[in-house]
Order: sequence, then C-alpha cells, then structure tokens
Amino acid sequence: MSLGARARGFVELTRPGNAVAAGVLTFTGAFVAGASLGDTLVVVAAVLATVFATGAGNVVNDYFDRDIDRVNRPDRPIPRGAVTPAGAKWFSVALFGGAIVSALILPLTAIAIAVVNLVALLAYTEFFKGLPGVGNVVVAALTGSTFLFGGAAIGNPLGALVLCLLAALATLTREIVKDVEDIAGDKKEGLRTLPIVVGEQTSLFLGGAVLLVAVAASAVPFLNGAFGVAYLGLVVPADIVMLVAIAQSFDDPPLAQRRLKHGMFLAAFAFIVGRAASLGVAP
Ligand SMILES: CC(C)=CCC/C(C)=C/CC/C(C)=C/CC/C(C)=C/COC[C@H](O)COP(=O)(O)O
Ligand SMILES: CC(C)=CCC/C(C)=C/CC/C(C)=C/CC/C(C)=C/COP(=O)(O)OP(=O)(O)O
Ligand SMILES: [Mg+2]
Repeated sequence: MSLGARARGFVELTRPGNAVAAGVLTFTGAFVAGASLGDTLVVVAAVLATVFATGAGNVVNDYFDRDIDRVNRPDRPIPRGAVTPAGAKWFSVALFGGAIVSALILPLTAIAIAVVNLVALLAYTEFFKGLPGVGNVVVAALTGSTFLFGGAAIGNPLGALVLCLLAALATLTREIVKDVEDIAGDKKEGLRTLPIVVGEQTSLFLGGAVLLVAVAASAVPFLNGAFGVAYLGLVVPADIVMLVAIAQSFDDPPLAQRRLKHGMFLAAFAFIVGRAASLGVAP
C-alpha cells in the first residue's frame, strides 16, 4: 500500500470532520460565554485540546473496535489494512498527549473537564459502550461538554449550559439510532447495546422522545432573550431536519443518523449566528 494511502488512513481514523466540529463547539461555548479578544490564547488552546481529544477518541475507538468493524465497517482504515492496530494505538497516544499539552495553560476548571473527558474517551469502548444506553450517554455528555469546556477556558464554565444540554440530548438520540444501525456487528461481539436489550423499535421511540425534549428546549435561547430571530431562523429548520430524520429512522437508520448529523451541524451554526447577531456582528 502506498505511503499516501497509509497517511490518508491515519487522517481518516481521526474523523477530521468530527474533530474540527467539536473544536467549533468549544469555540462557540467560549464565544457564547462572553470571550473577548483578550481571551484569544486560552480559546485557541481549548479548541486545540478539543480537536486533539476528539481525534484521539475516534482513533482509540477504532483501535478497540477493530474486530467489530470487520463486520460493521470493513471499509474503515484498520479493517481495510491502511493502518495497523499498533500504528493506531501509538497515534492515539500522540493525540491524547497533544490534548493534554494544549490544556495545560487553561484554568483549573477547564483542565478538570479535559481530564474527565480524556479518561472517559479511553474507557468508553472497553467499559461503557457495551452497557445498554450507558455508552450513548457518555458520548452525548462528552459532546455537550465541549460547550462547558469553552466557557471554562475563559472562566465562565456554565456560560453555554443550555447549548451544552441541547447538544447532549441530540447526540444521545443519534447515538441510539447508530446503535440500531450497528446491531448486527454489536450482536456478534456480544455487546449489550440498547437496541439489543430493549429492541430496535423501543430504542427509536426513546430516541425520539429525547429529541422532542431537545427540540422543545431549543426555543429557550430565543425565549429568554439570549438569541434573536437570526437564531430562530436557523434552529427551526435544524429542528425540522432532525424530527424528519428520527421519523425516517424506523425504516432507514443509516440515512436517519446521517440526516440527524446534518441537522445537528445546522443547529451548531444557529448557535454561532445567534450569538454573533446578539453582539451586532451578524444580521
Ligand atoms: C435540538 C438542538 C438545537 C440540538 C443541538 C444539536 C447540536 C448543536 C449538536 C452538536 C453536534 C456536533 C456538531 C458534534 C460535533 C462532532 C462530535 C464530537 C460528534 C460526536 O459524535 C460521536 C459519534 O459517535 C461519531 O460517529 P460518526 O459521526 O458516525 O463518525
Ligand atoms: C473537551 C475535550 C477535552 C474533549 C471532548 C471530546 C469530545 C467532543 C468527544 C465527543 C465524542 C467522541 C468523539 C467519542 C469518541 C468515541 C466514539 C467515536 C464513539 C462512538 O463510537 P461507536 O459507538 O463505536 O460508533 P462508531 O464507531 O460506529 O461511530
Ligand atoms: Mg466504533
């Protein structure tokens, strides 16, 4: 296999889209929590720590999942042979190191969030993923925590708490749909995911209920005056995309989980535009 193909395999392992998106969430958390130009260094450090940590979490997840992914995702870098398990393991160690070094200049609260998250990322696949619903909650909490992490970087950890909860709830819904999608490989591996324990339909109804709470709560930043109509004009379409996706999940889980991700990314953009508009720097 060519050097280029192997290099692409390493980059692909990090799921760069997720890693960058998580960094954007951290930036948004700091932005919404009131970051000013003077906070640039700590915000950049927090974003870098999040990008490194998310990349590390994705790489170590594929390292631990290499046997499941031979069934579920044979096209992924390790099962297809682009990256060796040992190469993936040491690559994740380097990325975890980058996250730790980036976080060292941050306030203690932010460092505490980073330490908890890094331990959770390492433990996720081995200890949490196979417990019905627990792994889903861990990934949802990790995703939501990026907003708290960005706020903590500038000394205001709860400055973006509502956005944290919205992201966590929507991610929980998507993780449940992803487990329905992966049920074949997870069964082969003896995992006790939610769909395996309570059934696919019940899991999807549960995911739908969680999403309904998130969609209802997405009105809060508008109702409490934090964000204006610019936010509403983007978060309402995002809500609609996600609601349609969860309805589709009963027939087509792979399509639904991708559509949920699109809606979530649009919602994240709504947060940024909402905050920018509230500062008068966007329409
Ligand atoms: C109702 C409402 C307004 C919800 C807000 C939704 C929101 C802003 C969610 C944030 C989602 C987002 C942009 C997450 C960043 C990327 C990330 C850390 C995702 C974690 O995903 C883990 C997943 O298991 C990875 O799988 P895959 O995406 O298939 O690679
Ligand atoms: C703020 C700091 C320091 C860290 C945050 C780190 C973040 C945002 C983590 C988000 C969640 C994440 C990237 C988890 C990694 C593990 C992962 C990919 C879980 C989902 O894996 P599986 O359940 O195996 O599903 P797939 O591998 O099929 O996607
Ligand atoms: Mg996996």
